[in-house]
Amino acid sequence: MLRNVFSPALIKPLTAAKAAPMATRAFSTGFVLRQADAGNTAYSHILTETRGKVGLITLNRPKALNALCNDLFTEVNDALRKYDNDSNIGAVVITGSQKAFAAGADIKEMKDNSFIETYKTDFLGHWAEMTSIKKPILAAVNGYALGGGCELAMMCDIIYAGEKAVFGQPEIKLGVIPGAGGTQRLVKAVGKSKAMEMVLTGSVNLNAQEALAAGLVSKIVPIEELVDETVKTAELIANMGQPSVAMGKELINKSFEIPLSAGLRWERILFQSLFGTADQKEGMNAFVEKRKANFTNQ
Ligand SMILES: CCC/C=C/C(=O)SCCNC(=O)CCNC(=O)[C@H](O)C(C)(C)COP(=O)([O-])OP(=O)([O-])OC[C@H]1O[C@@H](n2cnc3c(N)ncnc32)[C@H](O)[C@@H]1OP(=O)([O-])[O-]
Repeated sequence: MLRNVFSPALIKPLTAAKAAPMATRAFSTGFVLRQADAGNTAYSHILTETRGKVGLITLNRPKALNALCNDLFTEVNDALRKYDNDSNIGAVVITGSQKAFAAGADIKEMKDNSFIETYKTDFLGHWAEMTSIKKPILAAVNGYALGGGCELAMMCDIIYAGEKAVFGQPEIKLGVIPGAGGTQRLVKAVGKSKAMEMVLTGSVNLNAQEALAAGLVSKIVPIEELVDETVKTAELIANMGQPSVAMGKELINKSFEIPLSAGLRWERILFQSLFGTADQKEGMNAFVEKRKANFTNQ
């Protein structure tokens, strides 16, 4: 059943919610989910809901194609932190609309910024907070994932693409360059030549098929099924032993930053450490006893 992750009371039957003053979103279940109230903080630019053990964050600035204004990203980080601290949640999915995952950082908001201002305040530095989230984050990308939108997707751990997804880094056309990983994570995902082409022309985008072929995304899904399919994978992950999941995520991300020998050593130590968990006993005994493992995250 749909419920608000932070406040089950926020779910109201469709008819009752029609009159609600807050922005609402209708689901086919006949329930309406009011914008999330995380710890009494109402979000303005995102919606959150819980599906089983999965937290779902929907970027919700349709008039601006989910342009990532400062407040929107602050809300995303806030919701992610709350999901990370919620023991009932094992993974998070971030999605946008069918037209746009996100059309980039908010150009209108930043166009008059000065260098001194952006440097002093480490403009957009807070975006990177999401990379410290321990639980896996999956991106379900329909439509445009441009500039900061593509970078947001790449800060997630797994990307599924809808059939009409478009990935691009058009910042150069605005007189700037990517500022949240577009020159770094993109290279690792698609290789140097393609990344150069995308970043330096700003005009070469990847469609879903190209993104799949390049390794930027791991699956293409029909548009209507994208969120459900991504949540399904997130649920699969959320039902694994969470210490193993967190360590697996940490190690794969570390592989981008440390030499192979250090990564292999770190991996072996964490692998060995898992023999101190109940989940390891349960997982291996379940295999031997030919039954499904029931992990307790201990
Ligand atoms: C992390 C640091 C580095 C990152 C830097 C960046 O990401 S730089 C950014 C890199 N990204 C880009 O350069 C992509 C910029 N966007 C586009 O090129 C086009 O919007 C499109 C091709 C995505 C869709 O074309 P379409 O004809 O289907 O739709 P439409 O164009 O009519 O848009 C509808 C409304 O949304 C508005 N809006 C859209 N995007 C933004 C935005 N980023 N910002 C603000 N607003 C934005 C648009 O102004 C319009 O509002 P209006 O006028 O109704 O008040």
